[in-house]
Amino acid sequence: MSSNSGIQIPSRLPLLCTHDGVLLPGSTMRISVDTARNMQLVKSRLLKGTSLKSTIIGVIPNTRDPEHDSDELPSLHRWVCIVRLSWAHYCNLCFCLLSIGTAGLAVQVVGSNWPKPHYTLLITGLCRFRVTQLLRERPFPVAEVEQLDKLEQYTEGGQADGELGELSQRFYQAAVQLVGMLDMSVPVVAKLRRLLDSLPRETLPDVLASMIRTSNKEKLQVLDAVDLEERFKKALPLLTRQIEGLKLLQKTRKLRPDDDKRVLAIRKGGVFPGRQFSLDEEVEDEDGDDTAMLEKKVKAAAMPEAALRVCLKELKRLKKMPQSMPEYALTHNYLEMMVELPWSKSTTDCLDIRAARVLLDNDHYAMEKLKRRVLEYLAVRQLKSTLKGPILCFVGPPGVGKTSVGRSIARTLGREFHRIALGGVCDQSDIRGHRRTYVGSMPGRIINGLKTVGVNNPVFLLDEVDKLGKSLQGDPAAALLEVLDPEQNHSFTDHYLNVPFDLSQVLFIATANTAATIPPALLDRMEVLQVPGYTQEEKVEIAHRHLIPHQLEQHGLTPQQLQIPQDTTKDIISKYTREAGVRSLERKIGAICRAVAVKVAEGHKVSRAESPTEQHNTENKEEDSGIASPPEMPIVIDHIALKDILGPPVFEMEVSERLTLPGVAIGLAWTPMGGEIMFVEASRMEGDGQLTLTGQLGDVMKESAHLAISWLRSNAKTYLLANGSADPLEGTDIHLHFPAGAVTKDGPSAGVTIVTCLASLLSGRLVRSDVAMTGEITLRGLVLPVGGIKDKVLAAHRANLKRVIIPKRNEKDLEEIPAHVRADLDFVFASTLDEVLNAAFDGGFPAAVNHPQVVSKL
Ligand SMILES: Nc1ncnc2c1ncn2[C@@H]1O[C@H](COP(=O)(O)OP(=O)(O)OP(=O)(O)O)[C@@H](O)[C@H]1O
Repeated sequence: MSSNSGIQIPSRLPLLCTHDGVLLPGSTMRISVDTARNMQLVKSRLLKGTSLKSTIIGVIPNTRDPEHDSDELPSLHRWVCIVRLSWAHYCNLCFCLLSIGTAGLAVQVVGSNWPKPHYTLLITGLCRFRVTQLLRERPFPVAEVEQLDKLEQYTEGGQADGELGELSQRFYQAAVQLVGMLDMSVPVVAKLRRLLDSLPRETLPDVLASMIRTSNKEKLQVLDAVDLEERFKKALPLLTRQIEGLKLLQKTRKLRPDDDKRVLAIRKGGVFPGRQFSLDEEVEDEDGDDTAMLEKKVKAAAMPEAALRVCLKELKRLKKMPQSMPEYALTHNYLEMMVELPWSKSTTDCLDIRAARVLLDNDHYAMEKLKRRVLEYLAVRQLKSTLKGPILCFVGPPGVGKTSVGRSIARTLGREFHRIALGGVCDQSDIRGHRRTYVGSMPGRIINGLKTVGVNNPVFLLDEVDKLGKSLQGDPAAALLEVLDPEQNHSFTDHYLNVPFDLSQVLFIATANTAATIPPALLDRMEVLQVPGYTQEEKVEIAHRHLIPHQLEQHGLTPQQLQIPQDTTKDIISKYTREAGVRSLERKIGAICRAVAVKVAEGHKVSRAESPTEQHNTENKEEDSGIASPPEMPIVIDHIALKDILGPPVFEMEVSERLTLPGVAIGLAWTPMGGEIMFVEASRMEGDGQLTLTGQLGDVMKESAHLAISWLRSNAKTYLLANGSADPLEGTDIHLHFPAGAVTKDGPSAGVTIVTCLASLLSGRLVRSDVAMTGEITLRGLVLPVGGIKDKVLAAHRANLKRVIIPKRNEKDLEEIPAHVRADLDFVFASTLDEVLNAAFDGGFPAAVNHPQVVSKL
């Protein structure tokens, strides 16, 4: 400890009594401080002190060895306990306190309040000391101490001679041997070796005793050994014990590879006597076979030049690698992937437009516009096979057949079909793959899809592109840009493959529920085809042409067993489903099929029981068990049977019921699920002109409400809404509510509905119960056009409403609506709010000028 030789510890030291172990000079230890006295010591001495001296404290170990617990205290300590009464008193306080301690330098103090207030000290031991007198006990003990390690005496005289010299030499050699047994490749061990040479010999017992596996009792003995020779004697057996332990450990470790070798030897010579068999050779052979096979596959894969070069390079590396190397498996998997990809394998298109039309018509009822566009697309492909055509994107509510049209397109072309669900994908490596440097890396969904279908010209359906997410792992939509750009996708590079793959032959079709959430750059690369919801008549046709036959087949039934008349289908559509598509309808038909399947199966059982051999028992059995006779076939589902199977109707047409009070109007809303009717309710109460809005409204909708109120206030006199006063809101609060409060609503198209609803409330007149409306309003009372007219009109038709008020500039949108729906509805095209109000109330909503003026005559 030549470095410490100059250190003179203060004669008075604060004492830290610790249970954490034994601090030896030359070692560093972490001590947890949580007792009141020790905490006080840390606070007032370590945290407040500013000099180096204030960071030196006396550490007194108060530790018992849990394994070799003994009450026996070191003699020195006992002696001090007897001689110094006040110290003995403190000993009682602190359990079995030792009088010899280590002066230590507090290098670090860390405080924490969890789980209880405590400090953690990092202390480096400097030298031994002995307590000569306890000066005070509170708030923390301070003692007069005597420094015991006079290290200069050893170092000054150079190499110690005699027994001490010999002992220190033996100790040093043992220490070198111990370090030599450790794995020198570990940097810490190499550092330790250097440290051992640089440390003065006399410090070795303390340093090594704190490093090797020793009990606290043994460490205490080393600490108590004030005499250096005695210290060497105490520490040397501990070191030797450690060396022996390590030797034993190494021996047991060596045993296993020996065993392996022995097994090998037996197998080589004994098991296959007739043949000079070498296991190593066999492994090499297998290895060689494997790589040779791979090489053959690589050459047969007909991949482009760049990919082939990469594969051959990887193959070369693979041949040199031992199989046990983790990289072997990685490279092997990579090569397997490369050879499995359809670099030049494709199917031949068998496109016949007439057949395609028939097939599309057979698979899907209605959807005329979509089918027409798809046929155009296919026709152009037939004429120009290298068409770098637009990517079609079908946008519409769920269950309207977007995915199934995609599947039909693949069938008409005679191509493989693969669906990639993009909903919730928020990591761009999902599309582009992970780089091979990552553990568990794999290619993205595009390349994986190609591997699955095994050809390079499939139809890929990118389902739910509007539900792509974004996260810290990058934007998957950005990765899709390259995939979907016909100018770029001939050299699409997946991170895993790291070589370009030509995607130009792949036919991409995307689907989405709304175009609003598709990233603009992605939307720009696609041709959006709207797929609107179905009318009730269309649904009935779809049910009878496709859904019912499909469900019958799924449930093992035949039309001779189950019949669902058109009226029942209409009931299912109007009373048990409320959707733009046909998915719920299909589920309900499935439920009916299940119920009938039970009946049919029961009938089978009964008729089998009625076989001639058992006939005599049947009657009794039937009476006993109460089994009904087999139902008459076919089972026809009428209204009563429908109620039995599906329960009471889920949706009742409550339109007229809800319009029995003034202050209610029906609006038309567009959602990604299709069009819907929406009731707007208003009520008034005494107050000071406040407007309350509820129903989770967005900012635009709230503004529409304020616009509506402002227009009504400014036109109150014209429409006689003010009830004599100047302002209809005077002394009145108004509450506007949009039911289905859990659903967020936004957009300007409810403007006309809010005006109508408030006009009804303020005038006390009922709005016509068969009228629905949509349109944006301005402060001047104009009605502006809105979107989603087709879905909204279909929703009004579904709800059996008769009149629909829409903005005049939306008149052109009616072309898209089926003729029979148009015929059922009375359309009012409004360009001002005056026209809206006149159409919404029975007998119109006349302005004041039309009313007879009362002229007072005096
Ligand atoms: N016009 C139609 N003719 C025949 N069957 C149809 C028609 N439209 C939808 N279907 C049937 O409805 C079911 C649902 O269709 P599909 O899965 O294609 O809906 P989707 O529009 O893709 O819905 P999502 O947006 O939820 O993916 C399918 O079984 C499909 O066959």
